[in-house]
Amino acid sequence: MSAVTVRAPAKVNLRLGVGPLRDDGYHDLVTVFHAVSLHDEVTAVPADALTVTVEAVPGARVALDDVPLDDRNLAVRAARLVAARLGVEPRVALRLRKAIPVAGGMAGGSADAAAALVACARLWDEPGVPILGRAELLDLAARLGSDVPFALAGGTALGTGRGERLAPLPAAGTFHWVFATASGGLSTPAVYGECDRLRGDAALPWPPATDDLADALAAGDAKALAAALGNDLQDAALSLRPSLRATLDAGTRAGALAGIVSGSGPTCAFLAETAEHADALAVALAAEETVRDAVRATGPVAGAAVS
Ligand SMILES: C[C@](O)(CO)[C@H](O)COP(=O)(O)OP(=O)(O)OC[C@H]1O[C@@H](n2ccc(N)nc2=O)[C@H](O)[C@@H]1O
Ligand SMILES: Nc1ncnc2c1ncn2[C@@H]1O[C@H](COP(=O)(O)OP(=O)(O)OP(=O)(O)O)[C@@H](O)[C@H]1O
Repeated sequence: MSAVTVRAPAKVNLRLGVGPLRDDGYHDLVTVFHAVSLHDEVTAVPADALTVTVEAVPGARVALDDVPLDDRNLAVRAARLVAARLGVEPRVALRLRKAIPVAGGMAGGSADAAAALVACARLWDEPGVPILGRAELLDLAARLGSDVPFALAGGTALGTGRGERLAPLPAAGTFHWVFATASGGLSTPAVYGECDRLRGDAALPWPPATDDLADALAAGDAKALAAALGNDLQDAALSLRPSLRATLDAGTRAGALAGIVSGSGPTCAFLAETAEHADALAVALAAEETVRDAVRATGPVAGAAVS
């Protein structure tokens, strides 16, 4: 095998219910993941040693300086994990091409990890080397991060546990989104910590219901989906980055069906009624001072796959 290129999608949490803090430092989640057509790409090339390079997809404005090029890089960790599991040396050059905002709440690092898992498993698929099945890849993915299994699975899915336990949710048609990115990321643990701080000792109604969301998805009804969106981390993201309020308000003024903070932020996700509506929304949002870039995308899309 000479080189393998895999694309993996960004995600938005259509509902992110955050439960109690667990003893292991994670929170129990009830979330609905939705994969959207904004992709990172990982190419795995045979090499003498494990190396990684990163560049932006042409036209994408991503903060490459914030991407680690050592063992903290999730794609590097994924390659090492696959090599260890297969009993081979991790001799691979990983080339990352990023379009997903860095530390933006859209699981860009997780997408790279999922893409690297698939690419390396394919690269090292040789006689005498064990074959990694879907279930095993999902298991390795969960070891790399809570969002990684979904980047592998794609589509729309209910996530429970710390987000790693997935059940696919049927969704009809295509939904149109605009993602308003921000300058500077937000740290995921810091946003969860702020959520805990804001909640204090308040009792949580747990677990939340997701039937309204599932019905809207099954019907392909964008207006019903807009009414069902929700993110328990939104107040925490707004508390750490108050300027996101201006971004959310701008989306509402520009006629979005709804706007929410994506995951742990600071990217904000806006739902549009049609492709034309999304185009107009993107133009309006791009003119806002608090918006770095307004990116169009549709969902759901497939998970990590060889391209
Ligand atoms: C905010 C989300 O993107 C929503 O899908 C995810 O929950 C974050 O997933 P992720 O970036 O893959 O996060 P991980 O690498 O697994 O965890 C990073 C840190 O986020 C916090 N974390 C993450 C997931 C979770 N269910 N509870 C948490 O409290 C923990 O402080 C953890 O140490
Ligand atoms: N391949 C990678 N791409 C981007 N960041 C990476 C990568 N590997 C490790 N990181 C580190 O992970 C941090 C979070 O990056 P990422 O882009 O995954 O954030 P995120 O989209 O907010 O994640 P999530 O939505 O899963 O919480 C970055 O600040 C960076 O230090």
